[in-house]
Amino acid sequence: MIKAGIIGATGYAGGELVRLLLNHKEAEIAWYGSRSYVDQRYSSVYQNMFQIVDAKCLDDNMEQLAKEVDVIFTATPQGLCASLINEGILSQAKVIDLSADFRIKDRKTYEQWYNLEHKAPQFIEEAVYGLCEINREDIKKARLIANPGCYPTCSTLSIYPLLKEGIIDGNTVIIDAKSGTSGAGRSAKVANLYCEVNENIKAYGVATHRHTPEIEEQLGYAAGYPIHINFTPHLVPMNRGILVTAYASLKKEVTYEEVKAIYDAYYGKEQFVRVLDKDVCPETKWVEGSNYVDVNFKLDPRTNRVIMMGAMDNLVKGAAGQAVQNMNLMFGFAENEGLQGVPMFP
Ligand SMILES: NC(=O)C1=CN([C@@H]2O[C@H](COP(=O)(O)OP(=O)(O)OC[C@H]3O[C@@H](n4cnc5c(N)ncnc54)[C@H](OP(=O)(O)O)[C@@H]3O)[C@@H](O)[C@H]2O)C=CC1
Ligand SMILES: CC(=O)N[C@@H](CCC(=O)OP(=O)(O)O)C(=O)O
Repeated sequence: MIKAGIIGATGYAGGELVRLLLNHKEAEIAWYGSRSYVDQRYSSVYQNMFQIVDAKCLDDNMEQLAKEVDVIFTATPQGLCASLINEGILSQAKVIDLSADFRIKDRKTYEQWYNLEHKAPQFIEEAVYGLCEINREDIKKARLIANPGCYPTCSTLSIYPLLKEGIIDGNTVIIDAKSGTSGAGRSAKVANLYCEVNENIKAYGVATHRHTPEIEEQLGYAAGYPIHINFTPHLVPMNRGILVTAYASLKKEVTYEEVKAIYDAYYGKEQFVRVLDKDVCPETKWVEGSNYVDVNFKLDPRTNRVIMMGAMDNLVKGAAGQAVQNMNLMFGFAENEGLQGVPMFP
């Protein structure tokens, strides 16, 4: 049994980590980290944990935490993990960072898009981008994982096989994505108030969203050449879920069967990526609460384009579930331990 500590356990992503780790046979939570609720019972922050979690919240002392646990999750705002981490910590515990601090290999790109100075650039090269289905072998050996962003996970998994196989032109990719409001975290923001979100749908971060360079970097690795995309996220009135609809021009004539065979070759053996049957479009409801990503595609010979689609739960495969999947790989546990929950419906 390993011990896990969560810095940011009181946020939405941290709360989801708690929910998943409580059902994990090989890990126990030894540290419920918080900034605002130190010394208060965790279950007073999240009443769903009443009589399930007795522990009180602790501070964000990562050095102390590293002495007490085997793995540290940082589910905290951008910049915090980089400002706390050091070699001493990494030599004692493995770190899985749910923020973007170590996702982008080019420091200047990170600093520009996040408007932050990177406080631990010496670990950027070492960090492994924790997209499990793509980087599994590197993850197993890693000390520091950059857990991928929610939109980048769904977008990359939806598009990756066709780019890698040279079926599409990477520089024609357009990603239209939608997210539930839990994607924005638990802190109060006017744009996320009930009256602003309910019965509404709105684009945000148009042509400027910070996930753009992360997606471009990952798609660039698949394509083997630099990629520039259009990425437009939308906020929709639901709690959880991300839906990606991506468009790209085909580089050659292909049949449904050929493209389906490509997706099956990449994901046929993956438990958490489900390639849906012909003409079935992914829906957020079919993956809610689970670590699944549902993907599918449709060829449009009229425009010579392919439409690639993906749906997943932003808090599970988009954050905490993928973080647990990474932990499982790093510690040699069954990859699906703690992640076998079936999607809830309705
Ligand atoms: N929500 C999502 O769907 C996804 C989130 N992520 C990433 O996960 C991280 C957390 O996001 P999310 O859970 O949504 O955010 P929340 O705003 O819901 O939670 C933030 C957490 O960080 C803690 N925190 C804030 N500042 C500090 C600090 N200075 N020191 C210690 N703890 C601090 C908060 O503590 P307290 O509450 O006690 O103040 C809280 O527990 C972010 O980097 C986000 O980008 C990644 C993928 C998806
Ligand atoms: C709906 C919403 O606001 N979503 C967040 C993205 C989710 C997130 O937390 O960002 P990371 O995946 O980079 O950690 C946003 O657009 O900023």
